[in-house]
Amino acid sequence: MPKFAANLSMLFTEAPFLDRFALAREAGFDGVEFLFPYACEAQQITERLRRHQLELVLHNLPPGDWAAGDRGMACDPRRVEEFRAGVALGLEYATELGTPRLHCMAGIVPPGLDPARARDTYLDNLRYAADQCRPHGIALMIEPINHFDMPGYFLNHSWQARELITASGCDNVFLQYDIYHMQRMEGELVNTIRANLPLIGHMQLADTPGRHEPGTGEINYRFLFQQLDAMGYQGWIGCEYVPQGDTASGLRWRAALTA
Ligand SMILES: O=C(O)[C@@H](O)C(=O)CO
Ligand SMILES: [Mg+2]
Repeated sequence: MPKFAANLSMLFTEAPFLDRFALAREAGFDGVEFLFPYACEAQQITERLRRHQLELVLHNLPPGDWAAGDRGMACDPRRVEEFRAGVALGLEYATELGTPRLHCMAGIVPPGLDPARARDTYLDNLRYAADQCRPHGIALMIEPINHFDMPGYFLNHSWQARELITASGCDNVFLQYDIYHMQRMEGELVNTIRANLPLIGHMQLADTPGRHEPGTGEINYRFLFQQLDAMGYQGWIGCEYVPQGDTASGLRWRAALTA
């Protein structure tokens, strides 16, 4: 059975952020992830992780001004300094929290920017961030995101991520394969996961339409979980979905789809 981590930015939002760790433990999770820890002191989060004996599996580098529409900035040549400052802050948190994986968001392509320049900037920034992460044993994730939810986002396809990882030449850059985004962009889930398995450093899930619990949409999760086991995927799968009702009752899918 796959190892599921609770995404605390999406699950248990009935409670304030720091209280979600206890709820994840009560619901039987051993691992958690979240998008951004930066509104809290790192030490407050470490205390919750220890108190509830939870493994932190992933968080993101700072995304810029999320409320203003930023979704990272790694492809933007005008914001390289800001990107580097974000890497420093992300690493400050990651080293305190013991985060093994950091997701580096690509960003929305600025209007009028030549796509080749966006790609070169993203690659340079990835190499910089990967070099900063390496001494700490931290892996850098890149995640293709569907263009319906995030119009203009630079990275939308698994083949694009694969090409960038190869071009980066870095041994600590991996694919964050989010099943929800990839179903919306590509389908062909099992074959794509199998073909990219050595590059996949983390997975996430939700069903579609709606980005709700597995079993609420078109993805055959029972089959997919069996296939992941059969192909030997040993990593975490972050539960990154919008619960249809309350989080705890929505979690019945785990027993129903993995039995
Ligand atoms: O899938 C997502 O949306 C997230 O994994 C993320 O990192 C950015 O929103
Ligand atoms: Mg995701």
